[in-house]
Amino acid sequence: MNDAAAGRVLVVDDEPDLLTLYELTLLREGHSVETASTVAEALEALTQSTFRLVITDMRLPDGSGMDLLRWLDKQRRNEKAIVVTAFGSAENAVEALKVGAFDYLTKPVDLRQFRTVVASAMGRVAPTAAGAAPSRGGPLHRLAGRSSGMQQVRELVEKVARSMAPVLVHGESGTGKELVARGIHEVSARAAGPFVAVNCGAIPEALLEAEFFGYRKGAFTGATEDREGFFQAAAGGTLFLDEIGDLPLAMQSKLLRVIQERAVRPVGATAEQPTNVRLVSATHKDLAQEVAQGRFRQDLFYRLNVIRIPVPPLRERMEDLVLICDVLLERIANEAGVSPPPVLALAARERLASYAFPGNVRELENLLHRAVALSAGDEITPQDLGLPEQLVGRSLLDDEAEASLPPGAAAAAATHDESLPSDLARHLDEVERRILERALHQHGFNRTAAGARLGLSLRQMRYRMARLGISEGASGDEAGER
Ligand SMILES: Nc1ncnc2c1ncn2[C@@H]1O[C@H](COP(=O)(O)OP(=O)(O)OP(=O)(O)O)[C@@H](O)[C@H]1O
Repeated sequence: MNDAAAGRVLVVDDEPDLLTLYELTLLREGHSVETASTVAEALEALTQSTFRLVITDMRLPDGSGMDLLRWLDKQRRNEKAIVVTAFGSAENAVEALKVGAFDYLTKPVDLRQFRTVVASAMGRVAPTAAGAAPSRGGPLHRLAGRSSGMQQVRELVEKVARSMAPVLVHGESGTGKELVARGIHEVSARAAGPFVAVNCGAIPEALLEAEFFGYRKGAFTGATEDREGFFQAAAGGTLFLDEIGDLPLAMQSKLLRVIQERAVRPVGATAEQPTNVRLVSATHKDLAQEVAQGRFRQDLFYRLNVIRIPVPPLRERMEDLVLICDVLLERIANEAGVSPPPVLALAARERLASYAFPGNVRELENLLHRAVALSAGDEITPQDLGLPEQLVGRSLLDDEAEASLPPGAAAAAATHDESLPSDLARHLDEVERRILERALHQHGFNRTAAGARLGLSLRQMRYRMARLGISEGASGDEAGER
């Protein structure tokens, strides 16, 4: 960033009154301002000097704010851009964010919001945003892997970190979605602010509104004092909504409203409070499919899915296995006070490489945890890994999917004449239920141990069991469970 550009703002609007209003507001905040009324004037100003920020109306007499955004993108200019869109034109806002706008404002522009958005655009420039190598120990370093899939993930993280655009991280359970969300936060200008992670599936429906938006004293029985919600806690930072596909429809409507209004109303409060959070959501579900089945609001999907980051399953990037193992072993050994970290024997690597990891990196992590605890010396042997012989070379899921089919179908599957389920979601639920039940049986109904075997945390086990209606009544000794 050119120092001369610090604080310089170009405002583009064809309405003289609005131009003056923006100009006065910006001057009062200590910025220097230049104005333009058309795309042509704006381009002339941009070719003559650089700015820190461009604020442009969407509709201009000789074109659109999108023309300016595309020009800035094509010229690889450093100016951040804020577009001002007409009320109710969500398409414009989403399109602008996709083309690289930092953020958008909706008419009539609320001046308090205007100042907040400008201040956040003026925040410090992300250190790795220009494509510099991720620092050792930094968030992107933690995201190990050189496969093309992981490189694409890292590139997208760096790209989106420069804007406020909502991001949807999509991938199977345990692939590293939360790590990606943290990466987005930590390389963004909001890094100094809070990162608040919320598992949408783990909160009882009746508490969702209070947890998300906070509440006022006396709002309901037990509300003995004012309490802030996730949106207030994440102010100035990033709110990570994990398992967004599990949010009930009623709550989806409330979340949509917050995104549109950029304000939340705590339960029991009369007034709304402006919000200043960057939203990153994650899901293992196919949300488009959820929309088609009426379980997820189309308009919310559209708002959250502005930038999509797919995280591939581990089995599709096995070339990353060794690197990920190194990072995980270093961390695990560090936490356990073991130095230097044990290394994987060649045979152990080969064993891991032939496993399909249905629980992805989380399963690998659990496996290595156990192996570090079991290994006698500084080398981890195939025996320390504890991978059952019959599972090597195929995933547990494959195994179970087959076992769950009726006898005739199982035989057909064995001859590779696989019958396709008519309701995939239900079929997969059934497969998952059987896997969970079997793991629980094998581990004396200890959910922590059964979860660890499947690469799941206790929280995830509880959630999945509740979702699939697996009774907890039979749970055995769980004194060690949190
Ligand atoms: N590329 C990677 N390099 C190193 N560690 C990783 C990588 N990906 C994931 N991990 C580790 O694997 C574990 C699981 O990752 P994370 O919780 O981010 O997955 P997730 O997709 O959010 O899981 P879930 O869907 O179950 O919530 C974490 O401990 C994380 O640090």
